[in-house]
Parts: sequence; C-alpha cells; structure tokens
Amino acid sequence: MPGLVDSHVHASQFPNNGLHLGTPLLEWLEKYTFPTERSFADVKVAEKVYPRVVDRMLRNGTTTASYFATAHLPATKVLAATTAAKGQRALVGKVNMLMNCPENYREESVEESLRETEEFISYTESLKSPLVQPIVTPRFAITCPEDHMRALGALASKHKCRVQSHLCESEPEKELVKKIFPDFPSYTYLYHAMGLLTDKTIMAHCVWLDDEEVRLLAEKRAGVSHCPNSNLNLLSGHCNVKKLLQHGVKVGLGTDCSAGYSSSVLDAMRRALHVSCSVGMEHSKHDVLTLPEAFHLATLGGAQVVSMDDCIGNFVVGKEFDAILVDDTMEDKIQRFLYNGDDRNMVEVYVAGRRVVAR
Ligand SMILES: Nc1nc2[nH]cnc2c(=O)[nH]1
Repeated sequence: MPGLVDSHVHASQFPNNGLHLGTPLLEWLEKYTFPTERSFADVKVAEKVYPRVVDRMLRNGTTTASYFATAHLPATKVLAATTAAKGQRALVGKVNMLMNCPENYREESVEESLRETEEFISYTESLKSPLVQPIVTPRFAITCPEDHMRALGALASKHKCRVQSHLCESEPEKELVKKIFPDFPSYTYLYHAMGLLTDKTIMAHCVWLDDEEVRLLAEKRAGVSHCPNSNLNLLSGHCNVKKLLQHGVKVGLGTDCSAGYSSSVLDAMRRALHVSCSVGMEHSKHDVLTLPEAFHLATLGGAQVVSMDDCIGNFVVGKEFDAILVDDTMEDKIQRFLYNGDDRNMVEVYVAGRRVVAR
C-alpha cells in the first residue's frame, strides 16, 4: 500500500504521549505542553528524543510527516538532520511564537524570529536531502502578533515555503482570537490577510469553521489536517470532514501527538471514521465517511494537504515509491500491524525506493 502521510504532528511533544488527556486546549498548552517543549532549549533533549520519534513514525508506516519542532533553532536542526539521516520524507518547522506564552519559552522579537527561521531554511538546504524541507510555522494567531504573522507570510512567499499552523481548533480559542484581532471578520480571514493562506498551507483541526471560512479555504486551496484523536482528547469538538470534502477542501489526517496519543495514521483513520459516525448522528444523517475515503485521507488526501501529490500518495507511474509492504499471508501479522501500528517486524517500509524499515 502507499506510505501513510501524517500531515500534523509535534515531534517535541512525544514525551507526553498518553498523558494529560481530557484537558482543554488552552489550559493543556500552558500547564503541560509549553513546559515540555521548553526542555528542548537543551539540545541534548532533542538528540535523545528525535531519533526515537522518527524511528517510531517509520515503524508505523508514516513515510511522510509534517513536523512542528519547538521555538529553538539548534533543536529544530537536530530534527531536520534526523529525518534526513533516517530517510523519512519530512517537512520540519521551527515554531514561531512571541506572545501569550511563557517568558522563558518564546522567541525574542519579530526580527530574531525571522532571522532564526531564515537560518533554519538555509540549514535544511545545506543538508542536501531531497526528502527534507523547511515549513514556516507560526504556532497560531494567539501567539503571533500581526506584524509577526505578516512577516512570516512574506518569508514563506520569498522562499516558496509551505506554511503550517492551527485554525479553529476549539471554541474558546476561536473566541480569544476574535478578542485579540477584532478588526478581522474571521480567524481564517486573519491568516489570509497575513499572507499565510495559500495552496501550500496546512491548517490543523478546523473544527469550528463557519461557512464563509470553509469557502475561503477551498478558494485558496489551503489544506486541512484532520486530527480526530486530538480533537477528542482536548475536548475540542467533532470536525465535519464530509462537509469539508463536499465543499472541495483538501483534507488529510494528523496524529497531532501529544494531544493525540497515538502516533499511528492507521489509528487516525479509525478515529476519523468514528468521529464521522458521531457527526452523522448529531445531524440525524447517515452520510458518513467510508473506509475507502478514510484510506484516501491517509494517503493521497494527505499528499494533497502537504502539496506533494505530484510525487507521492499513490502508485501512479512516475511518482516516488513510498510504500508499506504488509505480509498479508499471515493473518496474525496483519492484525497486529493494524491494531498496534508500531509493532516491530510486521512490515517493510520504503521511502523514495529505499527500504527504511526492514522486517
Ligand atoms: N493541538 C494543539 N493545538 C495547538 N494550538 C497551538 N499550539 C498547539 C499544540 O501544540 N497542539
């Protein structure tokens, strides 16, 4: 089968996987997530954690991932170098954040944020890996003042980089954005006005979009990373993926570790199907995602969201060979792969034709 695409995952949050579930987003960030990410100021933490993260992702069959690292440049370089060395196709983002976050975990100024992000872009180029690319990563509007977001939009445009962020994940988050940026008609429009909404943009969550925001995402060809495991754990809400697809929005899946506790895209497929059933019940309709649609989200849909559908996502002749080989002659093996995801020795995984996980 084609390799799995994880279009939204925080590599720096893996130490928290499975912890602090059931805490709403803004409280979860402040109490648990910012302190964990802050520990990556020590590059040794990155050197210890990131190789394990990438190994785990590859064993899960994730051949392409779009990663958030942290606000620290040296640690983010370690993540980029690790994905290159281990042969995973990856977008890697140094997180940009300046306000509404702890003083001991934020960038110094807009200028410093831009300088370090540009240095990170040069660094990924210096790796000379065809697999690893930088992605401009304003954390979300709550942590980025207007001049910061505008400058990051311009930077992405200058370097022809992709952009990733969070959008309309929870109701309190959306309300807070309205309070901080009262002059903009919507959260989605705000990103658009900052130059951050293009056909190379990945917006995670998008649970609380109004109809006009759905239309704007479709018009700009920006992609949505649907993160059902995370949306349940942080009590964020149920994203109506069927509606997004019907309106022509590109949708893929994100594990969103550690708000999502599983690093398996197969798990994200299962949760997406469950959440779609819940949405179907809430709306008294039974127009729910099908298994083939969930498979699409995990593969070609994800490839569209990370703007790589010209080279990955299926086995069309001329694309790269990113693939998972599952031994389907042994029922026990395939069951264990499907249910445990990252068990060793279940599968072989290939990226760009190179075997990166052996049985
Ligand atoms: N799920 C999730 N949402 C966010 N919004 C801003 N930062 C984060 C994060 O780290 N995880």
